Amino acid sequence: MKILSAKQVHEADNFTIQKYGITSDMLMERAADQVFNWIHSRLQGNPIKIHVFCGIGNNGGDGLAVARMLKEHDYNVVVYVVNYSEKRSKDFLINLDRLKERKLWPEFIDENLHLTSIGKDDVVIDAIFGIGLNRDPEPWVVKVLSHINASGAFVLSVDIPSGLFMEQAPSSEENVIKADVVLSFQTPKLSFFLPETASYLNHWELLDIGLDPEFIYNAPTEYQYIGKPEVAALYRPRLKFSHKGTYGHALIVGGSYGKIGAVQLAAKATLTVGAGLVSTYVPACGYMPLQTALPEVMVITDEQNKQISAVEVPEKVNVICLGMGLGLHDDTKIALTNFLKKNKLPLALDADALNLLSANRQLLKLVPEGSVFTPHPKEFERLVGTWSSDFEKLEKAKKFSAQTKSVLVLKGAHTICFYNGVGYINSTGNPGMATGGSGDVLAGMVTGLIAQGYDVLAASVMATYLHGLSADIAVTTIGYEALTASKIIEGIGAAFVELFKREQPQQQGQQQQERAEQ
Ligand SMILES: NC(=O)C1=CN([C@@H]2O[C@H](COP(=O)(O)OP(=O)(O)OC[C@H]3O[C@@H](n4cnc5c(N)ncnc54)[C@H](OP(=O)(O)O)[C@@H]3O)[C@@H](O)[C@H]2O)[C@H](O)CC1
Ligand SMILES: [K+]
Repeated sequence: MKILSAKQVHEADNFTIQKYGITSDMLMERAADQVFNWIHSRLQGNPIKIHVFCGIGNNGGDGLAVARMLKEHDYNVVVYVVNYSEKRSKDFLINLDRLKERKLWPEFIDENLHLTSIGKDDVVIDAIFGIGLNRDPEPWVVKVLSHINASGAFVLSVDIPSGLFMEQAPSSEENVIKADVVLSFQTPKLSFFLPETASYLNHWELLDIGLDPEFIYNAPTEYQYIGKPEVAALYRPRLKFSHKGTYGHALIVGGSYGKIGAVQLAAKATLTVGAGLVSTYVPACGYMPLQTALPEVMVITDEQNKQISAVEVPEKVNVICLGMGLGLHDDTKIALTNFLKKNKLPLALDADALNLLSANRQLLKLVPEGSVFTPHPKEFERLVGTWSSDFEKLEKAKKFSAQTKSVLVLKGAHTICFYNGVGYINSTGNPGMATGGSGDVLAGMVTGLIAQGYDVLAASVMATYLHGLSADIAVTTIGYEALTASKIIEGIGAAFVELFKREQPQQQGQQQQERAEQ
């Protein structure tokens, strides 16, 4: 799903209005109707007090229209207009008149700040600023936002929490509403996915207001949100007359004394996503544990016992994963340098391979184009230096991917894969995955998909999604705390199966049951 910029949303509005011969106020009515239905289906006429805070633009217009619909259904509504500008939008004014026609008079809030108290059991609808926010709110408006935040009431934000920019960090925490739920129109907003700004909302849902799908399809976007339909479309079915050679041969290079398990996890994940053959290259101390734990995997050992001092690549290997448990020994640095000087195969670089590259930056030039880097934020910081906001981190990530002509898989609560100027934001995963070895599993999965012939971007996006999905399935039975990297590997099969599960139309199921009962 595409993530549009504020400018693109406005363009999509205009395009839709012209193509379907509707008015902008009809579009606002659709948006408000969806918000109202969401609330009404949950509150079912509950007389709880609802405070609707509106701005003076179209976000405010949405708020006024929702307030009118609530009033028509006899909800206990109080409406406020936060009068932060004289430039009221046309559709705001239309909806203000409609509200007054129904004898619902808003309280106007200005610098003098006469604020009505909000009970902690009340509901607040926040429609003060939407995606039109383009500067910090004035201090008195910040006081209104703080008043709402301090109330303890349930806060529902329309489109985006007021005070949150689409593509920029707020300059202060108090400038932004903290929303329990955001009902966002048509496209998720980039700021919902970044650690710094996602903290302003607990949960978001999308409401489809019918913007033209063709316009959205053709819009060139810098970010996409990756869900089941996008990943299912990448899947390459296995062929009936195929054999293990059809699905590639991956080599996992890594491990040092005490860290052979990292290679084991990666190799097992590589196999489990379907690579035809998997070999590992490890220090001699890794021979016994790997042969014992993974009978399907071939093991090649270094002449050193505790660390790798050279890299030997068996014939017909088509992708190499490098770095897990590798360590930073001088022998290993030399091994990596010599290897990179000869190597032409695509690489999946993780953990200590990234740390060695950060400490020896001249080696970065030797990484072949079309490789994959899988850093967590600390490893990424070592590679590119620090950043002042998450948005700057995104720019650095895009730049790094462009310079290396490779995929950058920037790990986090929403892992983002960057390639060719686009960031693909993952939708799966959970906090249980913050556990040792989970990154080794991801690097192995990426490698296993590349081995089978997925291109590097598809492999990275799909592996990231399945990795998170496997963990999401696992926690439904074992909870977050008991999730381990091994459990993520165990669930890869279930994640593949889930990818192709279709929702059963409920009606059909009901009809069948009724027939069976007759
Ligand atoms: N397709 C859709 O998604 C639809 C969304 N709708 C809703 O419309 C808003 C966006 O409405 P818009 O009028 O563009 O913007 P806002 O309501 O967010 O803001 C209104 C104006 O406020 C000014 N502004 C910006 N920042 C500040 C500030 N810090 N202090 C004071 N004023 C500020 C700015 O105008 P300026 O000319 O003064 O710069 C804004 O234009 C969207 O979020 C949805 O809720 C439609 O209802 C349906 C289609
Ligand atoms: K809002």
